[in-house]
Amino acid sequence: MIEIKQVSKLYEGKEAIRNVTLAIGKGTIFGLLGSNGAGKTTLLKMLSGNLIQDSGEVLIDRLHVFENREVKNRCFFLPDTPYFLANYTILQMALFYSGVYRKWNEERFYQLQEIFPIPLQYKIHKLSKGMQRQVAFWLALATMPEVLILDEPFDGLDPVMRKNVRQLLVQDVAERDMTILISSHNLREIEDLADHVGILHNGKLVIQKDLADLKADVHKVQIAFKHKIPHGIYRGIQILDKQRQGSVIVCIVKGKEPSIKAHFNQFQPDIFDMLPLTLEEIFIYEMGDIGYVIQNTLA
Ligand SMILES: Nc1ncnc2c1ncn2[C@@H]1O[C@H](COP(=O)(O)OP(=O)(O)OP(=O)(O)O)[C@@H](O)[C@H]1O
Repeated sequence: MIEIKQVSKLYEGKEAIRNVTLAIGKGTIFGLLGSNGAGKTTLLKMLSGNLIQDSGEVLIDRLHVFENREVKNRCFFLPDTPYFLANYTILQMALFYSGVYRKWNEERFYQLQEIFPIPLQYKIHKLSKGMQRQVAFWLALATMPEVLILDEPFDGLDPVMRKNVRQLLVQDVAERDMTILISSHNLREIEDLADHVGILHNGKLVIQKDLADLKADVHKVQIAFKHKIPHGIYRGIQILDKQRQGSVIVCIVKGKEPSIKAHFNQFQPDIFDMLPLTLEEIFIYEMGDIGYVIQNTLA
């Protein structure tokens, strides 16, 4: 169980993380979203025990994380630029990790070679960016972490490798209850993987929700009227965006499906449709709702 309690972090007097509270249960895949500079990396670094918060508590299984060897041994942090020891080959790096991580699994390391077919004697720094990323996942998964912290992890991986890695991650969550905290700007990837999401904005956690609940809370509505648009159709509901496409009005509406249906049906539209939103659309509209550059294109 990961607990972040009223955590704040300042850089040069400026708050990068503001009073964030978050609990993530074991076996959860938590997707951390946010605009550039929102504080995602800062939060992940504190959670991996590499950066100390200025106030609040960061706990894994009730133990403080910062510089706590015992806790850090059960976690693996894969930063946005993977780090390897200078000039090391894959095998040398594996040997190094086997001495550091108590749960290092030699058999799994060799099994994973089927997925990551890179010769063990290759020097890691000479590999391409995507291949280095593969090595990082390969080594990370062989340490059998209880908590895997991933910062923009799919950068540089080709589509086939992305799928392979996604499968490996889901398998570890299903089989041994691994917890994953993943930050990414690739919302499709998060949508495929995560069961919970949080959105950071200006250092504040503005949303944290079960992904299914989040999707059940925002809808795309298409309506059309033969004649004039009745007065008051936008009153009493929370519209995040509205656009006109010919005679059809497309609205993004916050709220539960039955109440949105009931609201529009009282105006007897000639066309009425409700469509699901992707996570990417939800993110854009939620961010718009909190004032992050989005324009309402209908006067
Ligand atoms: N070492 C540092 N010194 C000073 N300020 C920093 C430092 N690291 C980050 N910041 C600032 O803290 C804020 C949050 O940065 P952070 O890297 O956590 O954001 P992020 O959400 O990961 O961004 P991105 O999506 O662009 O990678 C930014 O305003 C950034 O400029």
